[in-house]
Amino acid sequence: MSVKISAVPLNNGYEMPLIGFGTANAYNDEIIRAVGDAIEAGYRHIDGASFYANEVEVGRAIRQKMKDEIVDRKDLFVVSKLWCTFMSPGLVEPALRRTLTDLQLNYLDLYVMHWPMAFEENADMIPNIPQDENGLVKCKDVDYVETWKSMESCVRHGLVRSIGVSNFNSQQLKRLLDHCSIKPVTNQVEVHVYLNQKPMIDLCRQSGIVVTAYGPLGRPGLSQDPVNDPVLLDDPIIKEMAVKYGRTVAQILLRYLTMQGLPVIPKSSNRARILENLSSLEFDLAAEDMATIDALNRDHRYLKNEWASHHPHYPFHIPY
Ligand SMILES: NC(=O)C1=CN([C@@H]2O[C@H](COP(=O)(O)OP(=O)(O)OC[C@H]3O[C@@H](n4cnc5c(N)ncnc54)[C@H](OP(=O)(O)O)[C@@H]3O)[C@@H](O)[C@H]2O)C=CC1
Ligand SMILES: O=C1CO[C@H](CO)[C@@H](O)[C@@H]1O
Repeated sequence: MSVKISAVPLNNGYEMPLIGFGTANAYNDEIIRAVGDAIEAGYRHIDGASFYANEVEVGRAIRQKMKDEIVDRKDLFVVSKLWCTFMSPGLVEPALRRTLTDLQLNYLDLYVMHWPMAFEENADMIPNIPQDENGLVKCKDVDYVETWKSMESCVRHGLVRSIGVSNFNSQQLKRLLDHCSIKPVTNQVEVHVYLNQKPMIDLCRQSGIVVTAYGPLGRPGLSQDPVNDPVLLDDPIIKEMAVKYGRTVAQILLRYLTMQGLPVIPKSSNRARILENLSSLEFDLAAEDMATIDALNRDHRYLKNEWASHHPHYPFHIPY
């Protein structure tokens, strides 16, 4: 199968494919096979991170598909993220170089600051969550603006084409915009039908920043709070709409986002679902159905990482 994936323009002249492939929470042979299947299906945007502890395998899958002449490097949009333990300015470029070595690539299309929060470092450069005896993360006093300046140097050194941020709230984003030389191309945040992020999307549009949607399916099976988290895939209105369009619930959820021009990065290790998610681009939702889905917003955040809520730069104390 081959679906034509459109791309959204970035503020630096590059483009980001509208559907990307998430790579969190899958390891070893599973992620090698999944990334390979995704590239064969037609995905050209791969969303990774050193924190996902699988960049060697992601790189192996990409390399194999290039060797098999399924894809050229120039047609791929490869993303990685700077983990919170590498935010001291002197650690940024070494962390990026480690990612490039792991991926066996000589440049990234996009490097993203994973969170605005710095964590205590470790001598082995391991992207972990250092915790105290109460399970709270050990913070490090680093200003994300200083981290950003080192990320800008990585662009100048030709290691990465674009840089962006993730999990920044509106105040953090505005402060960064006031101090940066190179603007972030994206803010990658949780976006889905139950957290539609309209105010963040408006702010980013005004600033020439693309919002990339993580957790677009509501992170089924990955809940941090199974008692209180609603299951987005079970939403009755979306189920009805899936019947109306002859599509799956996941396809309606993804198309709702891509119809707004938001790149989405669903993760799946299952070949049929990898194809299902990509082919969500094959139909359009009517304006009245987009409005119906807009009304389902309940500002419900699935990924809260409450073990970091004492951090001075924890982003989720304000609505957006
Ligand atoms: N910047 C950040 O802080 C964050 C970034 N991310 C990025 O975003 C990506 C996606 O977010 P993620 O948290 O994984 O959540 P998603 O909303 O993409 O959900 C992933 C889960 O949905 C299941 N799934 C995938 N497709 C379907 C389908 N068609 N029908 C039913 N279930 C499906 C998958 O299971 P299966 O594999 O069995 O199909 C998987 O368990 C991550 O992989 C990562 O790359 C995610 C969280 C935070
Ligand atoms: O990208 C991510 C994947 O999930 C983690 C938690 O489960 C997050 O902390 C992280 O930001």
